Amino acid sequence: MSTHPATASTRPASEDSREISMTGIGSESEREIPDIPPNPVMEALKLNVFYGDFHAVHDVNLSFGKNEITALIGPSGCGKSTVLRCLNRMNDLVSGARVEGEVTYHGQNIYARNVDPIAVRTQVGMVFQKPNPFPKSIYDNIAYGPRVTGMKVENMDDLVEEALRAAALWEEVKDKLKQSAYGLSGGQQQRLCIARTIATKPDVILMDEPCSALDPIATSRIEDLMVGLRDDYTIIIVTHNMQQAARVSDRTAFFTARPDETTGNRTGLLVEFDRTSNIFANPNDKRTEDYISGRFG
Ligand SMILES: Nc1ncnc2c1ncn2[C@@H]1O[C@H](COP(=O)(O)OP(=O)(O)OP(=O)(O)O)[C@@H](O)[C@H]1O
Repeated sequence: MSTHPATASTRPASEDSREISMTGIGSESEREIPDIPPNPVMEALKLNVFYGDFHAVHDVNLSFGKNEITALIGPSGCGKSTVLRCLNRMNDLVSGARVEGEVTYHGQNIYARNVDPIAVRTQVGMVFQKPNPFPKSIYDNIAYGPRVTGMKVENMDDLVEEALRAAALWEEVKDKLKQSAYGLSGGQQQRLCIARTIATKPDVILMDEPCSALDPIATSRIEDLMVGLRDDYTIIIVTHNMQQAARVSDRTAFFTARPDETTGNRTGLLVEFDRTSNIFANPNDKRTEDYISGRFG
């Protein structure tokens, strides 16, 4: 079991495919993935999360390499979204949530007393499951973040265009920037939300099931976008869609939930963290194999 990158497997990917087709693993086939995440931008160290008395996540160690896409997968309730929300302190906004352990950003613990959570969220942006544009124009959706964070912007028009281009939306909206964002399709709204996140120039983008509300064509566009954005950002995605994890991610973390014998409460834990090709073709842990082959979860 490799629950920490330091112990990540170095085995070559097996050629036999289980339910997930290895031909779908585009990310790694195009480039070398080092054994251990290079220049980790973020790390979770002995991360434990509680909601009141409920122990939701137990002792998670993860490392997120620069310009990599990491997928968090596992059955419902295993704590994927909880872990993701810890990475930019979104759990601070959940009443009763308590975080133990450390989450580092370039080596600095983001839960240290002197750290401003708003500053964390500027560096570590988030895209949610359901597209959630503001009730504003397309232009103002993008300009909003830079304005409220007081970012120094020489030319807002240029920044809006740059963000929309980066999110592969510019060509579709350049003639209607002043129109309401609500007039866009679901897939366009999600790309707008990605553009809105990019506009404040984060380092890391967290995505919590960003395609679950989208049709297959819109999903495919977002997946292409993620792979394109990887050159400039570190991306961490929660997905229920294993094909999606296999298609876009460089590394995958598989979580499960372990029921407490007395209370029956199910605490999430990390089972295995490895290159995506290893997780899907040659997992170390039987629980991973059972999950990805559809025998469990
Ligand atoms: N705000 C909250 N208050 C109390 N418990 C919560 C809260 N949010 C999540 N939980 C619980 O924490 C556990 C982990 O939830 P989480 O949403 O992180 O899991 P998940 O793996 O992302 O699930 P899913 O795939 O269904 O979205 C679950 O038992 C859930 O019920």
